[in-house]
Amino acid sequence: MTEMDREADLFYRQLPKVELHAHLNGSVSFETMEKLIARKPHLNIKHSMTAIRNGQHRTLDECFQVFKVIHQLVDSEEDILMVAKAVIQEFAADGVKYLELRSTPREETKTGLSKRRYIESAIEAIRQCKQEDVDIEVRFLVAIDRRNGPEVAMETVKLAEDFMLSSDGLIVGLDLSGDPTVGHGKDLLPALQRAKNCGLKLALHLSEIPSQKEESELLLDLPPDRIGHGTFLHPEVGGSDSLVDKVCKQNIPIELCLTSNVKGQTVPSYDKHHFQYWYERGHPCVLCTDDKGVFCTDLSQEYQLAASTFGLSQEAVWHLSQQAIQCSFAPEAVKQQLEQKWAELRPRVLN
Ligand SMILES: CC(C)=CCNc1ncnc2c1ncn2[C@@H]1O[C@H](COP(=O)(O)O)[C@@H](O)[C@H]1O
Ligand SMILES: [Zn+2]
Repeated sequence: MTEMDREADLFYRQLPKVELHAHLNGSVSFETMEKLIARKPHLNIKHSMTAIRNGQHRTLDECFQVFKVIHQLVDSEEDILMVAKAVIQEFAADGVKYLELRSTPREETKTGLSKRRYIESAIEAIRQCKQEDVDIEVRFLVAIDRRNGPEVAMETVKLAEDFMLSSDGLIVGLDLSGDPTVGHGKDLLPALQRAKNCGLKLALHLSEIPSQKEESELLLDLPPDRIGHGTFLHPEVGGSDSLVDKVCKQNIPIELCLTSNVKGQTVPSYDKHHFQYWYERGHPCVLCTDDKGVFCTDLSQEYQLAASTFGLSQEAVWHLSQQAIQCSFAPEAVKQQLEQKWAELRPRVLN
């Protein structure tokens, strides 16, 4: 590494950052994965089965197989607590000041613990990190796996509602994710509508693959509070002007995950990433990791990658990270504290 590279690297690490799109079980680091593998040697899982290294690519289907392997390793209260604490600490060490973590409570038959306990374990991890003065604000989104259909989705929404009222504001919203080739968003509308009506914010994976125009139209009418990926919304890639109009008129921020999309092959290369399309329009764009463990990345790297690919100045990068504060689901008071933090750090980080 040259002196200039080292300086650039330091800038991205010191840059205060906001992470809004991180799946808990996709964010497990190499070190934590080693511990989990050692705890469950009988599963005979190799680390190569849980991560996609640089230069490697996988089909979307193969990527979703990876989560099945990780879920075998993370299936007890103890595992969830350990994994969530480690993930929060790692984001903090990477300079993330505000994190929205999302995770799917699984069926009790698959984990041996109820969905309620699953969420409680994640909340406990957030509480413990706070107690230990880890320098990061964390909130949680309860995730719906679209594969499990409308009844499970509704059950998850009801659970999230309960927690929203009882978790001291730690649960702020709902995520819709899972294999985009399975199921149809229209079946989940009642659950999502109910979530919205009771004050849960919605972060929905949208148009992650081509040919989901009809579904995206329906979901955009809710409307969601943020969009995950939105890879195929614009007409150049088979989306439509109508979809773009809906996103722009309602000013819905988009969570963009460069490495995830390139490694998952929904985007052919970094320079073809749809970041450029939305960023040029001045639309609110938030850089995120998606699954930092699976895709072997971190948020500093994602910022550096966007800057080098699209020629962003340090000033522009700063603005991008600051803009993410307003896209978060944090209450106003927390947003103000974060703005304050950015203002304090600015003279030290930007030169
Ligand atoms: C396959 C690929 C390119 C992944 C990136 N794009 C994704 N698209 C949709 N859902 C996802 C993605 N990454 C993670 N998830 C969801 O997050 C889960 C893992 O985290 P958790 O168990 O909810 O804590 C996965 O089972 C899946 O439901
Ligand atoms: Zn995602």
